[in-house]
Amino acid sequence: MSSAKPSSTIKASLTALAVHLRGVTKVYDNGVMALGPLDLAVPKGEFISLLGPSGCGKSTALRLIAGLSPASSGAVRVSRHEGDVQIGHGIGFVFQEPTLMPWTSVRENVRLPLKLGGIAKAEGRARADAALASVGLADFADAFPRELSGGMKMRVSLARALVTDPDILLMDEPFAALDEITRFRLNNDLLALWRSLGKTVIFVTHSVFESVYLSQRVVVMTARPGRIQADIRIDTVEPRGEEFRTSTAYSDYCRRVSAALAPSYSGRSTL
Ligand SMILES: Nc1ncnc2c1ncn2[C@@H]1O[C@H](COP(=O)(O)OP(=O)(O)OP(=O)(O)O)[C@@H](O)[C@H]1O
Repeated sequence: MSSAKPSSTIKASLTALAVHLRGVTKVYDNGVMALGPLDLAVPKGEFISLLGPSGCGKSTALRLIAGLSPASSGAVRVSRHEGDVQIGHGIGFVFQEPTLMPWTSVRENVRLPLKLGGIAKAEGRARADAALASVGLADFADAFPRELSGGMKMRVSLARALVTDPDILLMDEPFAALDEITRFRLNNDLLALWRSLGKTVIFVTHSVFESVYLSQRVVVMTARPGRIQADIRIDTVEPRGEEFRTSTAYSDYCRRVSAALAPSYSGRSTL
């Protein structure tokens, strides 16, 4: 994995970054200072989680990286791929809600970004089917969203984000509304996809357990305005599975991440 490669020069390390935030702040029009200054470097191919109290600016950070909202100051640098069409600008976004169109099929939901990008129907359908197969839903292309469970809807949402073959996948609490067993399954499937596709993943979650299970690095943020409180590398044997989830190393990491998170909650009267 790219994070394991030593980089001997500053130039080399810069070119290996998928996302680089330097001194980034965000002040919304209503005067709320949501973020920063935030400094974050994410090497290509890394899986990181952002963890922090509600309202600390995690979603804001994802929106700035996706280019959906401008930073108030500082620099947001995102490495974009050059091949393929520039649909989605090399970034896939998965939200907490699957936000599927209820009136059309699963295949058409997944094809949407390609349709909007002007990709011909036949090619779009083939790519949508391939994306659905990658998330284990090859047999549900003709189904309608109402026929799917919550976990399956989230898989469709993931397929829609992957269909443009983005280099970077931004995921904003995607599994928060799912039951624990479904969440565990999706965690494992996401890790398998990440290993096979080699994408950079930035994953927002409120769950210490989920962040440690999934990530190579857990970035703990302070209360608003969000800054980096701790940056904890999760070193373990890959690929991860139930053995890791039940190991002492896993619980030790969870304790460490919880301890790093605790100061972000101190003094908060809204909890
Ligand atoms: N469009 C907006 N206009 C004004 N304020 C906003 C806007 N979007 C977010 N905020 C405020 O910015 C702060 C950070 O919000 P953000 O959604 O990024 O936090 P978060 O860490 O993702 O929260 P949560 O964990 O609850 O989803 C919050 O105080 C929120 O109310």
